[in-house]
Amino acid sequence: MSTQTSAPTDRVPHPLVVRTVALGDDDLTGLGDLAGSPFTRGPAGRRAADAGTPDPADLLGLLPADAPLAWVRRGDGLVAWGEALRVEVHGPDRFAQAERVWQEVLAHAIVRDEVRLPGTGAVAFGSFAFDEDSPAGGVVVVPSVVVGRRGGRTWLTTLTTGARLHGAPRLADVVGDRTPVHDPGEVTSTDGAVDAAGWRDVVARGVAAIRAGEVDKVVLARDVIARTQRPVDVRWALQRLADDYESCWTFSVDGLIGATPELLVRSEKGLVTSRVLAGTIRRTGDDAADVARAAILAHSSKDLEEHEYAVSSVAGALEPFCSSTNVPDVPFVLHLPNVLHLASDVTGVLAAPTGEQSHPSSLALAAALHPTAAVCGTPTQAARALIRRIEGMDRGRYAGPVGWFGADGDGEWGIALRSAQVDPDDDRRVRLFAGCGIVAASDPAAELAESEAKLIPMRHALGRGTGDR
Ligand SMILES: C=C(O[C@H]1C=CC=C(C(=O)O)[C@@H]1O)C(=O)O
Repeated sequence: MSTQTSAPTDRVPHPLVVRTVALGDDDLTGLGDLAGSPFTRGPAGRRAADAGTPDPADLLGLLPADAPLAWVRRGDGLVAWGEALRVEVHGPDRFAQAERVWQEVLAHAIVRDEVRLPGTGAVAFGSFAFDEDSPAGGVVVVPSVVVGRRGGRTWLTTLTTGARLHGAPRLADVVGDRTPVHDPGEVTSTDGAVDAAGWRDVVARGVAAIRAGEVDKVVLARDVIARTQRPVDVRWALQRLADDYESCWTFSVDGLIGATPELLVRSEKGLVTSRVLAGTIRRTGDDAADVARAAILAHSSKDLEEHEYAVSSVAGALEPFCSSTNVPDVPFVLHLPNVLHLASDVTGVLAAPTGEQSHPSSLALAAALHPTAAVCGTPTQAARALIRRIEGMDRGRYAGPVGWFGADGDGEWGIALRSAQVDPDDDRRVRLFAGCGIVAASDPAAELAESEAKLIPMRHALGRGTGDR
């Protein structure tokens, strides 16, 4: 069942009936017999050696071609499909609207959860626009089937709007027909809203605004358009992203796909974590040279300044919700196949704000944190206004929160970086995005090169070859 509404709380169907059961290896390996199981047809030929042997660790291999949902890292996470409920939200209030709908659904939910881990029981996926005025708004999808894995335990959740609790679900019954994963064929790329030379000018205007004192830092982004020969099979891209960027969170929600290295917020049993990134250097492909570049990055005053703004914005936004926070004094260098980033893991212990009984949900925290200085700038309002004035495009849901949350409000929200939006009206057209933090010392040509490096993961994910990562 599917519901779309801009006045969400009126039309939520209920009750939602939720059942979570544990899965054993037998449940998963049994799927190898299914005709057309993508388990045996991993993309890019990388699983060719396993042909015929389903890989029980491969959550992504369970996904259908149609509207797959995913939040996966190092083999753990959630994959889901089907729509028990879908709600679209808009405007500055979009996070609160989503939260209200979810609470209303939960108020009428019948839940039997035999596993009781984060991500079991009722869960919803969401993705929200960067800008409150964007027509992209936001979407919350309550899937009809979820398969999750964490620390070696695997589970299946079914969610229906049927009136009563049903028997224990079996994975083989809900997996349905699976078409083989297919590659997108030839991919051509064209300029997005602003071409490369034009974007250098945008960055130069950003630097001028900083030097004029309008902002301290601004994050400017660009898009490029990829055209594929065949309709995009999102599973193809997801599998390649998860294989190549295993320290990132590979996600798919409503046509927005990517592998983000940046965790906006994870909230679990009263503990909150945020992985803040800002400050980047390209990799060369030569390990020894990259070690030297990591040292350069760790000591670059321009990148450390850029990073400090991002950390302060996250620490400042979390503080009102926490009894204590831990903010590392110095960042570490996160190595990705395409770039090196300055990174800081900020943590906190949640506390109920004064006058309230419970601490905020992960989505409410994401709303409070968004937009951080890693994707907007400092000060926030002035940077947002500058982005609107000079960037020349609508970011859509790029650089907005993407992730999932559960019935207790716990969940994980990434920042939708290194991402792409499949055009809902044309499944051979994909918008790829990348952005860069700009400070007074930024050089437009270097930022353009950095944005190209950040586009590599999605370009490669859509391609067929092994090429650059
Ligand atoms: C805005 C993006 O990156 C942000 C996150 C990490 C590092 C960044 C940087 O070094 O510029 C950006 O602030 C993007 O990848 O699209």
